[in-house]
Amino acid sequence: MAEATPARTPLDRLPVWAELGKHRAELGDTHLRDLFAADAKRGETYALTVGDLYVDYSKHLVTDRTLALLRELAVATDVAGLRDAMFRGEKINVTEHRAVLHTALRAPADAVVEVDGENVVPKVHAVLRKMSDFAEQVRNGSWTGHTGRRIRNVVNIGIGGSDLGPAMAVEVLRPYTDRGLTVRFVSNVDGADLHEAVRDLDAAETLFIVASKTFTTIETVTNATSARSWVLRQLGAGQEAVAKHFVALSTNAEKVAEFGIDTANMFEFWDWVGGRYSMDSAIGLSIMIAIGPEAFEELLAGFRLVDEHFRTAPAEQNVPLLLGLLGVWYGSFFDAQSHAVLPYSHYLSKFTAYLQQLDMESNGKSVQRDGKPVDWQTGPVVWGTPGTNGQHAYYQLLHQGTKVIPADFIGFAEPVAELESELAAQHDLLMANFFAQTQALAFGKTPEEVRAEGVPEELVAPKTFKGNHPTTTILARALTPSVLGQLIALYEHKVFTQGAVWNIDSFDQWGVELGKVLAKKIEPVLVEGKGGESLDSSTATLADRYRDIRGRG
Ligand SMILES: O=P(O)(O)OC[C@H]1O[C@H](O)[C@H](O)[C@@H](O)[C@@H]1O
Repeated sequence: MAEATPARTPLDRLPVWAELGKHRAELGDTHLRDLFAADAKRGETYALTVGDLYVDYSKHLVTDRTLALLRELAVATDVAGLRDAMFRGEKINVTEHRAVLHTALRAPADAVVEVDGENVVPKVHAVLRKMSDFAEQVRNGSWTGHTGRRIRNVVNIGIGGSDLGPAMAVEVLRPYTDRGLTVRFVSNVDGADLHEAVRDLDAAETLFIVASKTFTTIETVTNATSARSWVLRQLGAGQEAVAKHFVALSTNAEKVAEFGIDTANMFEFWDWVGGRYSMDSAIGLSIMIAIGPEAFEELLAGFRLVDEHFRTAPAEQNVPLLLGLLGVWYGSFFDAQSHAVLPYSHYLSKFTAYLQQLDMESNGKSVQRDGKPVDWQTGPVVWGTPGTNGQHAYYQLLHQGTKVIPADFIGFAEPVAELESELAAQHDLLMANFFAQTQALAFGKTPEEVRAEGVPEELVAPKTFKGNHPTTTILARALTPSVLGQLIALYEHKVFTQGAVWNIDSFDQWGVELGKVLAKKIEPVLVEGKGGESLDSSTATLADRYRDIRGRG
């Protein structure tokens, strides 16, 4: 571990941390109204561009001094050093002693990225070619099921990183998908998930993609086993039918073979790809089948573009760096506990759920890279749903609640091309809401403005909007595969930046283990009534009640 955990001054003992604290106190109640009044060009100058993304950060509670101090903080915590170590393939995932190389998944074919002295880029491209051949066969009907019928349905079985990315991307890129194919995702061990996914499908035309990095995840193995029984039952066939209806995406060939999937039908990836960073590895096969290899390449190009930007852009222009530092600023100096991501595109309905794993599983940590406890805030609760729906539900709290909730607003200038004209015309209304919300959040409405409307005095307070709620606006021309790749990479590197500043390992996830172990112990209690005495009284009583209800008492 030695190479990745040099002794370093704790974050809260860095001189620049104290400076930031002092600066925060000096800012006091400075309002965004004041900051905008003091600088007529703030809206233009506090903005950056990366690829197709225009990023307005003017509605943040920051001044030039804040930004300079935050950049100093990035230097003092050596964000760039860790970033370069990541891109070089060093084992920066210290607790698992692994390289972190999702960036190699989208590296150009002639790039050289070494892990333990081996260039991994040729392997990446070999798998991409294999995926591409397979995706084409499914799309053009030459891959047929056991009975000779072409595949019309694809069901991805996976969970966490083996589900959220592909499920999100297939939804986001729906207009780019082959509409003749039904692509569904099953993740939950609740049998209802698989039931609903297959109940109207014909097994003869259905391909299951079993996606699991480890191939030991109980939910996925359980659902895949049930799916296999379903196929064989429906087709009245034996094991020989499995080869035509099941493929696997995994790092674990042995377990794949054990399950009964021919490893010729396995698409490989590697331990240096974290689950939540894996959608552009073999895990993206369902995306590639849905949108085709060319559009998948555009998606990768979008990732690549932001990788290059993060790696090379100077700090003043580095968008993921800036967004990461802003999150640190709010978490530690404004006590912000959560971060909202509010996309103004219906196609991005699963985007925030995807970011929840990316951000919260990466940065939901409370020990530093050397195991010492952190004495500062780490990752926020990430949440949000597409606008305008949220406006009619929880935005009340954003506007008038007591909490500091920085929010990202993501919108697109153009509606998707396939909308008929009347629906496309609705886009201006969508985007008017998009712009109005960040304006309202920033500037609010003063009691004087409320009074001037003739509002009776007793209603002035409830109708006042304090404003001063920080937001980032991300605006792009259109939601294309490349833009999706750009957006995801932007958040990946934002999360990276924060983990680097906080000195935590953003690439492990030990916090999910305990629940898995306990579930294994509790299952026999529920089924056989054995072992209940080892449980705490609450869990034991709940288990008894469950058994009673199920008639097992
Ligand atoms: O891809 P798998 O090995 O099946 O893992 C699926 C998921 O489950 C784990 O418990 C982890 O918390 C996730 O990071 C991972 O993405």
